[in-house]
Amino acid sequence: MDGQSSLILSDSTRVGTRIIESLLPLLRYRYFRHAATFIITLYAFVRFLQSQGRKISLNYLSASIHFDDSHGLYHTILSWASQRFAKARRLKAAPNESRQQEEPEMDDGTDLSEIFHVGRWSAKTQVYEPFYGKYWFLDGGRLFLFERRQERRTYNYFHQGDDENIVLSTPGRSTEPIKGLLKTIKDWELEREKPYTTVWVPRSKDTRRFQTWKKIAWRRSRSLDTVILDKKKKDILVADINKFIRPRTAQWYAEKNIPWRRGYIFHGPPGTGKTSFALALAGLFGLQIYIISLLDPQIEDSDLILFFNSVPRRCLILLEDIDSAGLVGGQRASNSSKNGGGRSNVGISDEESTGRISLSGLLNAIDGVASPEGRVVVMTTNYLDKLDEALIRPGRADLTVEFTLATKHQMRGMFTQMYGTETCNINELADQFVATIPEDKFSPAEIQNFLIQKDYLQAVNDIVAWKDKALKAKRDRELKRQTAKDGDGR
Ligand SMILES: Nc1ncnc2c1ncn2[C@@H]1O[C@H](COP(=O)(O)OP(=O)(O)OP(=O)(O)O)[C@@H](O)[C@H]1O
Repeated sequence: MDGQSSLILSDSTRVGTRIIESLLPLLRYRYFRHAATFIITLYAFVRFLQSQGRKISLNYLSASIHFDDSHGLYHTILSWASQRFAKARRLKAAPNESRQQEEPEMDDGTDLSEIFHVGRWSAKTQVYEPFYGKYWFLDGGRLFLFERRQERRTYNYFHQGDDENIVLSTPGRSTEPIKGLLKTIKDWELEREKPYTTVWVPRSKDTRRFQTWKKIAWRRSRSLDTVILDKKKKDILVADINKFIRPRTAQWYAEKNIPWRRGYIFHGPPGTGKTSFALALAGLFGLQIYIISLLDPQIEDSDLILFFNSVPRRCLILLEDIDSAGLVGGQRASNSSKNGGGRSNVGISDEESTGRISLSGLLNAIDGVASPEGRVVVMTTNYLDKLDEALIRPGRADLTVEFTLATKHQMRGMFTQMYGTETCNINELADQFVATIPEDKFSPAEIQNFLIQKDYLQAVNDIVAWKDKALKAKRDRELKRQTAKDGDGR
Protein backbone atom coordinates (compact mmCIF):
# COMPACT_ATOMS: atom_id res chain seq x y z
CA MET A 1 0.00 0.00 0.00
CA ASP A 2 1.47 3.42 -0.84
CA GLY A 3 1.70 6.33 1.62
CA GLN A 4 -1.26 8.21 0.18
CA SER A 5 -3.81 5.43 0.55
CA SER A 6 -2.75 4.61 4.11
CA LEU A 7 -3.21 8.33 4.94
CA ILE A 8 -6.78 8.28 3.54
CA LEU A 9 -7.60 5.12 5.53
CA SER A 10 -6.36 6.54 8.82
CA ASP A 11 -8.27 9.79 8.14
CA SER A 12 -11.56 7.98 7.54
CA THR A 13 -11.04 5.77 10.65
CA ARG A 14 -10.52 8.90 12.70
CA VAL A 15 -13.69 10.53 11.31
CA GLY A 16 -15.75 7.39 12.13
CA THR A 17 -14.43 7.25 15.66
CA ARG A 18 -15.26 10.92 16.14
CA ILE A 19 -18.88 10.44 15.00
CA ILE A 20 -19.39 7.54 17.44
CA GLU A 21 -17.79 9.58 20.25
CA SER A 22 -20.10 12.54 19.55
CA LEU A 23 -23.22 10.24 19.57
CA LEU A 24 -22.34 8.49 22.84
CA PRO A 25 -23.38 11.36 25.12
CA LEU A 26 -26.77 11.45 23.35
CA LEU A 27 -27.47 7.83 24.29
CA ARG A 28 -27.12 8.82 27.89
CA TYR A 29 -30.25 10.98 27.61
CA ARG A 30 -33.28 8.94 28.59
CA TYR A 31 -35.64 10.70 26.15
CA PHE A 32 -33.42 10.05 23.23
CA ARG A 33 -33.26 6.35 24.05
CA HIS A 34 -37.02 6.17 24.35
CA ALA A 35 -37.50 8.03 21.10
CA ALA A 36 -35.12 5.70 19.28
CA THR A 37 -36.88 2.59 20.68
CA PHE A 38 -40.26 4.06 19.69
CA ILE A 39 -39.17 4.83 16.12
CA ILE A 40 -37.69 1.34 15.63
CA THR A 41 -40.81 -0.35 17.05
CA LEU A 42 -43.07 1.82 14.91
CA TYR A 43 -41.07 0.98 11.80
CA ALA A 44 -41.26 -2.78 12.53
CA PHE A 45 -45.01 -2.48 13.20
CA VAL A 46 -45.66 -0.62 9.93
CA ARG A 47 -43.65 -3.24 8.01
CA PHE A 48 -45.62 -6.01 9.71
CA LEU A 49 -48.93 -4.31 8.86
CA GLN A 50 -47.76 -3.82 5.29
CA SER A 51 -46.83 -7.47 4.81
CA GLN A 52 -50.02 -8.73 6.49
CA GLY A 53 -52.08 -6.27 4.42
CA ARG A 54 -50.40 -7.51 1.26
CA LYS A 55 -51.04 -11.15 2.23
CA ILE A 56 -54.67 -10.45 3.09
CA SER A 57 -55.28 -8.47 -0.07
CA LEU A 58 -53.61 -11.14 -2.22
CA ASN A 59 -55.33 -14.07 -0.51
CA TYR A 60 -58.78 -12.65 0.19
CA LEU A 61 -59.28 -9.52 -1.85
CA SER A 62 -57.82 -10.63 -5.14
CA ALA A 63 -58.40 -13.34 -7.74
CA SER A 64 -55.59 -15.27 -9.35
CA ILE A 65 -54.77 -17.95 -11.94
CA HIS A 66 -51.70 -20.17 -11.53
CA PHE A 67 -49.64 -21.74 -14.33
CA ASP A 68 -46.89 -24.25 -13.67
CA ASP A 69 -44.13 -24.61 -16.20
CA SER A 70 -45.65 -27.72 -17.70
CA HIS A 71 -48.70 -25.76 -18.77
CA GLY A 72 -49.00 -25.03 -22.46
CA LEU A 73 -49.46 -21.31 -21.89
CA TYR A 74 -46.52 -20.91 -19.52
CA HIS A 75 -43.99 -19.94 -22.16
CA THR A 76 -46.44 -17.75 -24.03
CA ILE A 77 -47.09 -15.74 -20.86
CA LEU A 78 -43.40 -15.59 -20.01
CA SER A 79 -42.53 -14.47 -23.48
CA TRP A 80 -45.23 -11.79 -23.37
CA ALA A 81 -43.98 -10.67 -19.95
CA SER A 82 -40.42 -10.50 -21.27
CA GLN A 83 -41.59 -7.90 -23.73
CA ARG A 84 -43.86 -6.09 -21.29
CA PHE A 85 -41.24 -5.87 -18.51
CA ALA A 86 -38.22 -5.47 -20.76
CA LYS A 87 -37.20 -2.39 -18.79
CA ALA A 88 -37.53 -4.07 -15.37
CA ARG A 89 -34.64 -3.50 -12.98
CA ARG A 90 -34.08 -7.22 -12.39
CA LEU A 91 -33.94 -9.49 -15.42
CA LYS A 92 -32.97 -13.11 -15.93
CA ALA A 93 -30.89 -14.20 -18.89
CA ALA A 94 -33.06 -16.73 -20.73
CA PRO A 95 -31.56 -20.20 -21.10
CA ASN A 96 -31.40 -20.08 -24.88
CA GLU A 97 -30.61 -23.73 -25.28
CA SER A 98 -33.89 -24.81 -23.70
CA ARG A 99 -36.13 -22.03 -24.96
CA GLN A 100 -34.83 -22.34 -28.52
CA GLN A 101 -35.96 -18.80 -29.06
CA GLU A 102 -35.90 -17.27 -32.40
CA GLU A 103 -32.41 -16.08 -33.27
CA PRO A 104 -32.25 -12.31 -33.39
CA GLU A 105 -31.92 -11.40 -37.01
CA MET A 106 -28.80 -9.31 -36.67
CA ASP A 107 -25.75 -9.35 -38.86
CA ASP A 108 -23.05 -11.53 -37.39
CA GLY A 109 -20.52 -8.90 -38.41
CA THR A 110 -17.94 -11.25 -39.85
CA ASP A 111 -17.39 -12.27 -43.43
CA LEU A 112 -17.19 -15.94 -44.33
CA SER A 113 -13.39 -16.11 -44.18
CA GLU A 114 -13.30 -14.86 -40.60
CA ILE A 115 -13.81 -17.15 -37.62
CA PHE A 116 -17.29 -16.71 -36.19
CA HIS A 117 -17.08 -16.94 -32.39
CA VAL A 118 -20.36 -18.17 -30.90
CA GLY A 119 -19.56 -17.00 -27.36
CA ARG A 120 -18.90 -13.41 -28.41
CA TRP A 121 -21.89 -13.32 -30.73
CA SER A 122 -24.34 -14.84 -28.24
CA ALA A 123 -23.25 -12.32 -25.58
CA LYS A 124 -24.66 -9.64 -27.90
CA THR A 125 -27.85 -11.52 -28.67
CA GLN A 126 -28.88 -12.65 -25.22
CA VAL A 127 -32.63 -12.83 -24.54
CA TYR A 128 -33.90 -11.65 -21.14
CA GLU A 129 -36.93 -12.53 -19.04
CA PRO A 130 -38.34 -10.89 -15.92
CA PHE A 131 -36.54 -12.18 -12.80
CA TYR A 132 -38.47 -14.05 -10.07
CA GLY A 133 -40.68 -11.61 -8.21
CA LYS A 134 -43.75 -9.44 -8.51
CA TYR A 135 -44.58 -6.99 -11.27
CA TRP A 136 -47.63 -4.74 -11.06
CA PHE A 137 -49.03 -3.38 -14.30
CA LEU A 138 -52.12 -1.83 -15.84
CA ASP A 139 -53.97 -3.41 -18.74
CA GLY A 140 -57.16 -1.89 -20.13
CA GLY A 141 -57.30 0.43 -17.10
CA ARG A 142 -57.19 -2.47 -14.63
CA LEU A 143 -54.47 -3.36 -12.16
CA PHE A 144 -52.79 -6.76 -12.51
CA LEU A 145 -49.96 -8.55 -10.81
CA PHE A 146 -47.58 -10.83 -12.70
CA GLU A 147 -45.61 -13.01 -10.32
CA ARG A 148 -42.88 -15.41 -11.33
CA ARG A 149 -42.01 -17.96 -8.65
CA GLN A 150 -39.44 -20.64 -8.19
CA GLU A 151 -40.14 -23.53 -5.83
CA ARG A 152 -37.78 -26.18 -4.57
CA ARG A 153 -39.13 -29.70 -4.95
CA THR A 154 -37.83 -32.81 -3.26
CA TYR A 155 -38.45 -35.68 -5.61
CA ASN A 156 -36.85 -38.27 -3.39
CA TYR A 157 -33.98 -38.57 -0.91
CA PHE A 158 -31.33 -37.92 -3.56
CA HIS A 159 -33.06 -35.64 -5.99
CA GLN A 160 -34.20 -32.08 -5.64
CA GLY A 161 -35.13 -29.67 -8.34
CA ASP A 162 -36.61 -26.26 -8.96
CA ASP A 163 -40.05 -25.91 -10.43
CA GLU A 164 -41.26 -22.62 -11.76
CA ASN A 165 -44.69 -21.16 -11.94
CA ILE A 166 -46.43 -17.96 -12.87
CA VAL A 167 -49.36 -16.40 -11.05
CA LEU A 168 -51.55 -13.72 -12.58
CA SER A 169 -53.71 -11.81 -10.09
CA THR A 170 -56.00 -8.83 -10.01
CA PRO A 171 -57.89 -7.05 -7.20
CA GLY A 172 -61.46 -8.29 -6.80
CA ARG A 173 -63.12 -11.65 -6.44
CA SER A 174 -63.56 -12.61 -10.09
CA THR A 175 -61.03 -14.30 -12.38
CA GLU A 176 -62.83 -12.96 -15.47
CA PRO A 177 -60.47 -9.96 -15.90
CA ILE A 178 -57.50 -12.37 -15.83
CA LYS A 179 -59.15 -14.56 -18.44
CA GLY A 180 -59.60 -11.41 -20.53
CA LEU A 181 -55.90 -10.64 -20.09
CA LEU A 182 -55.04 -14.20 -21.14
CA LYS A 183 -57.05 -13.72 -24.29
CA THR A 184 -55.01 -10.59 -25.03
CA ILE A 185 -51.83 -12.62 -24.47
CA LYS A 186 -53.04 -15.43 -26.74
CA ASP A 187 -53.97 -12.92 -29.46
CA TRP A 188 -50.52 -11.39 -29.09
CA GLU A 189 -49.03 -14.85 -29.64
CA LEU A 190 -51.21 -15.51 -32.70
CA GLU A 191 -50.36 -12.16 -34.24
CA ARG A 192 -46.68 -12.93 -34.11
CA GLU A 193 -45.43 -13.73 -37.54
CA LYS A 194 -44.96 -17.42 -36.97
CA PRO A 195 -46.41 -19.59 -34.25
CA TYR A 196 -44.30 -21.71 -31.93
CA THR A 197 -44.48 -25.40 -31.17
CA THR A 198 -43.73 -26.82 -27.75
CA VAL A 199 -41.85 -30.11 -27.70
CA TRP A 200 -41.95 -32.36 -24.61
CA VAL A 201 -40.08 -35.51 -23.60
CA PRO A 202 -40.58 -37.68 -20.49
CA ARG A 203 -38.79 -36.54 -17.33
CA SER A 204 -36.19 -38.85 -15.84
CA LYS A 205 -37.62 -41.61 -13.68
CA ASP A 206 -36.60 -39.98 -10.40
CA THR A 207 -38.36 -36.74 -11.13
CA ARG A 208 -41.61 -38.07 -12.56
CA ARG A 209 -43.40 -38.01 -9.23
CA PHE A 210 -44.76 -34.51 -9.64
CA GLN A 211 -44.61 -33.96 -13.37
CA THR A 212 -44.32 -36.50 -16.14
CA TRP A 213 -43.11 -34.33 -18.99
CA LYS A 214 -40.23 -31.93 -19.46
CA LYS A 215 -40.26 -29.21 -22.05
CA ILE A 216 -37.20 -29.52 -24.27
CA ALA A 217 -37.95 -26.94 -26.88
CA TRP A 218 -40.18 -24.09 -27.68
CA ARG A 219 -39.48 -23.39 -31.27
CA ARG A 220 -40.87 -21.79 -34.35
CA SER A 221 -43.32 -24.09 -36.04
CA ARG A 222 -42.10 -25.55 -39.27
CA SER A 223 -44.31 -24.48 -42.13
CA LEU A 224 -46.02 -27.29 -43.99
CA ASP A 225 -44.83 -25.89 -47.33
CA THR A 226 -41.22 -26.55 -46.36
CA VAL A 227 -41.82 -30.30 -46.29
CA ILE A 228 -42.11 -31.24 -49.90
CA LEU A 229 -44.40 -34.16 -50.47
CA ASP A 230 -46.91 -35.37 -52.97
CA LYS A 231 -49.73 -32.81 -52.69
CA LYS A 232 -52.42 -35.47 -52.54
CA LYS A 233 -50.82 -37.21 -49.56
CA LYS A 234 -50.42 -33.92 -47.76
CA ASP A 235 -53.99 -32.85 -48.42
CA ILE A 236 -55.46 -36.16 -47.23
CA LEU A 237 -53.61 -36.00 -43.94
CA VAL A 238 -54.26 -32.32 -43.33
CA ALA A 239 -57.98 -32.78 -44.03
CA ASP A 240 -58.09 -35.83 -41.76
CA ILE A 241 -56.55 -34.07 -38.74
CA ASN A 242 -58.51 -30.92 -39.44
CA LYS A 243 -61.73 -32.87 -39.20
CA PHE A 244 -60.60 -34.98 -36.27
CA ILE A 245 -59.64 -32.27 -33.78
CA ARG A 246 -62.86 -30.25 -34.10
CA PRO A 247 -65.25 -30.14 -31.13
CA ARG A 248 -68.04 -31.31 -33.44
CA THR A 249 -66.10 -34.51 -34.19
CA ALA A 250 -65.45 -35.06 -30.48
CA GLN A 251 -69.16 -34.85 -29.89
CA TRP A 252 -69.88 -37.28 -32.70
CA TYR A 253 -67.43 -39.84 -31.28
CA ALA A 254 -68.97 -39.40 -27.81
CA GLU A 255 -72.49 -39.96 -29.17
CA LYS A 256 -71.40 -43.13 -30.96
CA ASN A 257 -69.38 -44.31 -27.94
CA ILE A 258 -66.22 -44.61 -29.99
CA PRO A 259 -62.91 -43.55 -28.40
CA TRP A 260 -61.99 -40.21 -29.91
CA ARG A 261 -58.43 -41.00 -30.98
CA ARG A 262 -56.46 -41.03 -34.19
CA GLY A 263 -53.27 -42.81 -35.20
CA TYR A 264 -51.01 -42.54 -38.22
CA ILE A 265 -48.02 -44.53 -39.43
CA PHE A 266 -45.37 -42.72 -41.43
CA HIS A 267 -43.06 -45.20 -43.10
CA GLY A 268 -40.16 -44.89 -45.50
CA PRO A 269 -36.37 -44.78 -45.74
CA PRO A 270 -34.35 -42.54 -43.41
CA GLY A 271 -34.29 -38.84 -44.27
CA THR A 272 -37.51 -38.76 -46.23
CA GLY A 273 -39.31 -36.25 -44.01
CA LYS A 274 -41.36 -38.35 -41.56
CA THR A 275 -40.35 -36.43 -38.45
CA SER A 276 -40.33 -33.09 -40.26
CA PHE A 277 -43.87 -33.65 -41.48
CA ALA A 278 -45.10 -34.60 -38.00
CA LEU A 279 -43.56 -31.40 -36.59
CA ALA A 280 -45.06 -29.31 -39.37
CA LEU A 281 -48.51 -30.81 -38.78
CA ALA A 282 -48.28 -30.01 -35.08
CA GLY A 283 -47.35 -26.43 -35.97
CA LEU A 284 -50.21 -26.09 -38.44
CA PHE A 285 -52.84 -27.20 -35.94
CA GLY A 286 -51.24 -25.61 -32.85
CA LEU A 287 -50.74 -29.02 -31.22
CA GLN A 288 -48.04 -29.59 -28.66
CA ILE A 289 -45.70 -32.49 -29.44
CA TYR A 290 -44.87 -35.26 -26.95
CA ILE A 291 -41.97 -37.43 -28.09
CA ILE A 292 -41.46 -40.91 -26.69
CA SER A 293 -38.43 -42.97 -27.58
CA LEU A 294 -39.19 -46.63 -27.13
CA LEU A 295 -35.46 -47.28 -26.93
CA ASP A 296 -35.10 -45.28 -23.71
CA PRO A 297 -33.88 -47.79 -21.08
CA GLN A 298 -35.75 -45.87 -18.38
CA ILE A 299 -39.10 -46.56 -19.98
CA GLU A 300 -41.14 -49.62 -19.03
CA ASP A 301 -44.66 -50.68 -19.91
CA SER A 302 -46.07 -48.96 -16.83
CA ASP A 303 -44.29 -45.72 -17.77
CA LEU A 304 -45.82 -45.81 -21.22
CA ILE A 305 -49.28 -45.94 -19.69
CA LEU A 306 -48.39 -43.02 -17.44
CA PHE A 307 -47.11 -41.01 -20.43
CA PHE A 308 -50.20 -41.60 -22.51
CA ASN A 309 -52.43 -40.78 -19.57
CA SER A 310 -50.74 -37.52 -18.77
CA VAL A 311 -50.81 -35.69 -22.08
CA PRO A 312 -53.38 -32.95 -22.71
CA ARG A 313 -56.60 -33.62 -24.57
CA ARG A 314 -55.53 -32.41 -28.00
CA CYS A 315 -51.88 -33.07 -28.73
CA LEU A 316 -49.58 -35.03 -31.02
CA ILE A 317 -47.65 -37.99 -29.60
CA LEU A 318 -44.66 -38.94 -31.72
CA LEU A 319 -43.41 -42.50 -31.35
CA GLU A 320 -40.25 -42.57 -33.41
CA ASP A 321 -38.62 -45.57 -35.10
CA ILE A 322 -41.18 -47.93 -33.72
CA ASP A 323 -39.56 -50.90 -35.48
CA SER A 324 -36.29 -50.60 -33.56
CA ALA A 325 -37.76 -50.95 -30.10
CA GLY A 326 -37.75 -54.71 -29.76
CA LEU A 327 -41.37 -54.91 -30.88
CA VAL A 328 -40.68 -56.33 -34.29
CA GLY A 329 -42.96 -59.17 -35.32
CA GLY A 330 -44.94 -58.71 -32.16
CA GLN A 331 -42.28 -60.41 -30.08
CA ARG A 332 -39.78 -59.23 -27.58
CA ALA A 333 -36.29 -58.62 -28.90
CA SER A 334 -35.00 -61.96 -27.71
CA ASN A 335 -36.69 -63.93 -30.45
CA SER A 336 -35.17 -62.04 -33.32
CA SER A 337 -31.83 -62.35 -31.61
CA LYS A 338 -32.13 -66.08 -31.35
CA ASN A 339 -33.04 -66.27 -35.00
CA GLY A 340 -29.95 -64.27 -35.75
CA GLY A 341 -31.82 -61.64 -37.71
CA GLY A 342 -32.55 -57.98 -37.48
CA ARG A 343 -30.48 -54.97 -36.66
CA SER A 344 -28.37 -54.85 -33.56
CA ASN A 345 -30.87 -53.05 -31.38
CA VAL A 346 -33.60 -55.37 -32.45
CA GLY A 347 -31.46 -58.41 -32.04
CA ILE A 348 -30.71 -58.14 -28.33
CA SER A 349 -31.87 -60.74 -25.88
CA ASP A 350 -34.36 -60.08 -23.12
CA GLU A 351 -31.61 -60.44 -20.53
CA GLU A 352 -29.35 -57.96 -22.33
CA SER A 353 -32.14 -55.66 -23.32
CA THR A 354 -32.12 -52.24 -21.78
CA GLY A 355 -35.50 -51.48 -23.31
CA ARG A 356 -38.39 -52.81 -21.21
CA ILE A 357 -41.34 -52.31 -23.47
CA SER A 358 -43.46 -55.14 -24.75
CA LEU A 359 -45.82 -54.99 -27.67
CA SER A 360 -48.80 -55.64 -25.40
CA GLY A 361 -47.58 -52.82 -23.12
CA LEU A 362 -47.49 -50.41 -26.05
CA LEU A 363 -50.90 -51.50 -27.32
CA ASN A 364 -52.36 -51.08 -23.83
CA ALA A 365 -50.93 -47.59 -23.58
CA ILE A 366 -52.29 -46.57 -26.97
CA ASP A 367 -55.76 -47.97 -26.30
CA GLY A 368 -55.77 -47.52 -22.51
CA VAL A 369 -59.08 -46.68 -20.94
CA ALA A 370 -57.58 -43.67 -19.21
CA SER A 371 -55.68 -42.53 -22.29
CA PRO A 372 -56.89 -39.02 -23.08
CA GLU A 373 -59.23 -38.40 -25.94
CA GLY A 374 -58.40 -36.23 -28.89
CA ARG A 375 -54.75 -37.16 -29.15
CA VAL A 376 -53.10 -37.91 -32.47
CA VAL A 377 -50.41 -40.60 -32.38
CA VAL A 378 -47.83 -40.57 -35.16
CA MET A 379 -45.62 -43.65 -35.33
CA THR A 380 -42.63 -43.54 -37.63
CA THR A 381 -40.76 -46.52 -39.02
CA ASN A 382 -38.28 -47.38 -41.71
CA TYR A 383 -39.74 -50.89 -42.07
CA LEU A 384 -43.51 -51.11 -42.26
CA ASP A 385 -43.46 -54.80 -43.18
CA LYS A 386 -41.69 -55.67 -39.93
CA LEU A 387 -44.41 -54.23 -37.72
CA ASP A 388 -46.95 -56.42 -36.01
CA GLU A 389 -50.41 -56.49 -37.54
CA ALA A 390 -51.91 -55.53 -34.19
CA LEU A 391 -50.03 -52.24 -34.24
CA ILE A 392 -51.12 -51.22 -37.70
CA ARG A 393 -54.76 -52.21 -37.56
CA PRO A 394 -57.35 -49.44 -38.05
CA GLY A 395 -58.10 -47.77 -34.76
CA ARG A 396 -54.43 -47.68 -33.91
CA ALA A 397 -53.16 -46.68 -37.33
CA ASP A 398 -56.01 -45.04 -39.20
CA LEU A 399 -53.86 -43.79 -42.07
CA THR A 400 -50.58 -45.16 -43.34
CA VAL A 401 -48.47 -42.70 -45.28
CA GLU A 402 -45.51 -43.73 -47.36
CA PHE A 403 -42.48 -41.45 -47.61
CA THR A 404 -40.28 -42.21 -50.59
CA LEU A 405 -36.82 -41.35 -51.80
CA ALA A 406 -36.80 -38.04 -53.65
CA THR A 407 -39.06 -37.81 -56.68
CA LYS A 408 -38.53 -35.23 -59.46
CA HIS A 409 -41.34 -33.18 -57.95
CA GLN A 410 -39.61 -33.14 -54.57
CA MET A 411 -36.17 -32.29 -55.97
CA ARG A 412 -37.67 -29.45 -57.96
CA GLY A 413 -39.53 -28.18 -54.90
CA MET A 414 -36.42 -28.30 -52.74
CA PHE A 415 -34.39 -26.44 -55.36
CA THR A 416 -36.94 -23.65 -55.78
CA GLN A 417 -37.38 -23.40 -52.05
CA MET A 418 -33.65 -23.06 -51.49
CA TYR A 419 -33.03 -20.41 -54.17
CA GLY A 420 -36.49 -19.00 -54.81
CA THR A 421 -35.56 -15.59 -53.39
CA GLU A 422 -32.47 -15.20 -55.60
CA THR A 423 -32.63 -13.07 -58.72
CA CYS A 424 -32.27 -15.81 -61.29
CA ASN A 425 -34.41 -17.74 -63.70
CA ILE A 426 -35.39 -20.22 -61.06
CA ASN A 427 -37.67 -22.39 -63.20
CA GLU A 428 -35.09 -22.92 -65.90
CA LEU A 429 -32.35 -23.72 -63.37
CA ALA A 430 -34.66 -26.07 -61.47
CA ASP A 431 -35.43 -27.94 -64.73
CA GLN A 432 -31.72 -28.27 -65.42
CA PHE A 433 -31.05 -29.48 -61.88
CA VAL A 434 -33.81 -32.06 -61.86
CA ALA A 435 -32.96 -33.42 -65.33
CA THR A 436 -29.59 -34.67 -64.12
CA ILE A 437 -30.61 -36.69 -61.04
CA PRO A 438 -32.43 -40.01 -61.20
CA GLU A 439 -35.62 -40.43 -59.18
CA ASP A 440 -35.80 -42.67 -56.11
CA LYS A 441 -32.05 -42.84 -55.57
CA PHE A 442 -31.43 -40.13 -52.97
CA SER A 443 -33.35 -39.14 -49.88
CA PRO A 444 -34.61 -35.56 -49.62
CA ALA A 445 -32.20 -35.21 -46.67
CA GLU A 446 -29.27 -36.00 -49.00
CA ILE A 447 -30.50 -33.53 -51.61
CA GLN A 448 -30.95 -30.89 -48.92
CA ASN A 449 -27.46 -31.53 -47.62
CA PHE A 450 -26.03 -31.02 -51.10
CA LEU A 451 -27.99 -27.83 -51.73
CA ILE A 452 -27.16 -26.08 -48.47
CA GLN A 453 -23.49 -26.14 -49.35
CA LYS A 454 -23.94 -24.49 -52.76
CA ASP A 455 -25.24 -21.36 -54.38
CA TYR A 456 -27.68 -21.87 -57.27
CA LEU A 457 -25.03 -21.89 -60.03
CA GLN A 458 -22.77 -24.27 -58.14
CA ALA A 459 -25.78 -26.51 -57.46
CA VAL A 460 -26.51 -26.82 -61.18
CA ASN A 461 -22.87 -27.16 -62.20
CA ASP A 462 -21.78 -29.62 -59.48
CA ILE A 463 -24.79 -31.91 -59.37
CA VAL A 464 -23.55 -34.44 -61.97
CA ALA A 465 -20.18 -34.96 -60.25
CA TRP A 466 -21.90 -35.17 -56.85
CA LYS A 467 -24.48 -37.66 -58.12
CA ASP A 468 -21.83 -39.99 -59.64
CA LYS A 469 -19.72 -39.90 -56.48
CA ALA A 470 -22.70 -40.46 -54.18
CA LEU A 471 -24.04 -43.36 -56.28
CA LYS A 472 -20.61 -45.01 -56.30
CA ALA A 473 -20.35 -44.63 -52.51
CA LYS A 474 -23.78 -46.22 -52.13
CA ARG A 475 -22.79 -49.15 -54.40
CA ASP A 476 -19.57 -49.69 -52.42
CA ARG A 477 -21.44 -49.69 -49.11
CA GLU A 478 -23.96 -52.16 -50.46
CA LEU A 479 -21.17 -54.43 -51.75
CA LYS A 480 -19.45 -54.37 -48.36
CA ARG A 481 -22.70 -55.18 -46.59
CA GLN A 482 -23.36 -58.07 -48.97
CA THR A 483 -19.84 -59.45 -48.52
CA ALA A 484 -20.20 -59.28 -44.73
CA LYS A 485 -23.55 -61.06 -44.93
CA ASP A 486 -22.16 -63.78 -47.17
CA GLY A 487 -19.25 -64.20 -44.74
CA ASP A 488 -21.67 -64.62 -41.82
CA GLY A 489 -23.73 -67.14 -43.76
CA ARG A 490 -20.78 -69.40 -44.39
N1 LIG B 1 -39.84 -34.20 -48.03
C1 LIG B 1 -38.97 -33.33 -47.52
N2 LIG B 1 -39.09 -32.03 -47.78
C2 LIG B 1 -38.21 -31.15 -47.27
N3 LIG B 1 -37.18 -31.49 -46.48
C3 LIG B 1 -37.03 -32.79 -46.18
C4 LIG B 1 -37.92 -33.76 -46.68
N4 LIG B 1 -37.51 -34.96 -46.23
C5 LIG B 1 -36.44 -34.73 -45.46
N5 LIG B 1 -36.14 -33.45 -45.43
C6 LIG B 1 -35.05 -32.83 -44.68
O1 LIG B 1 -34.16 -33.87 -44.29
C7 LIG B 1 -33.84 -33.81 -42.92
C8 LIG B 1 -34.23 -35.12 -42.23
O2 LIG B 1 -35.63 -35.28 -42.30
P1 LIG B 1 -36.48 -36.10 -41.22
O3 LIG B 1 -35.75 -36.19 -39.94
O4 LIG B 1 -37.83 -35.53 -41.21
O5 LIG B 1 -36.48 -37.52 -41.90
P2 LIG B 1 -37.06 -38.88 -41.33
O6 LIG B 1 -37.78 -39.53 -42.45
O7 LIG B 1 -37.81 -38.64 -40.09
O8 LIG B 1 -35.72 -39.66 -41.03
P3 LIG B 1 -35.49 -40.92 -40.05
O9 LIG B 1 -36.26 -42.09 -40.58
O10 LIG B 1 -34.01 -41.15 -40.14
O11 LIG B 1 -35.93 -40.50 -38.68
C9 LIG B 1 -34.57 -32.62 -42.36
O12 LIG B 1 -33.64 -31.58 -42.17
C10 LIG B 1 -35.56 -32.22 -43.42
O13 LIG B 1 -35.62 -30.82 -43.55
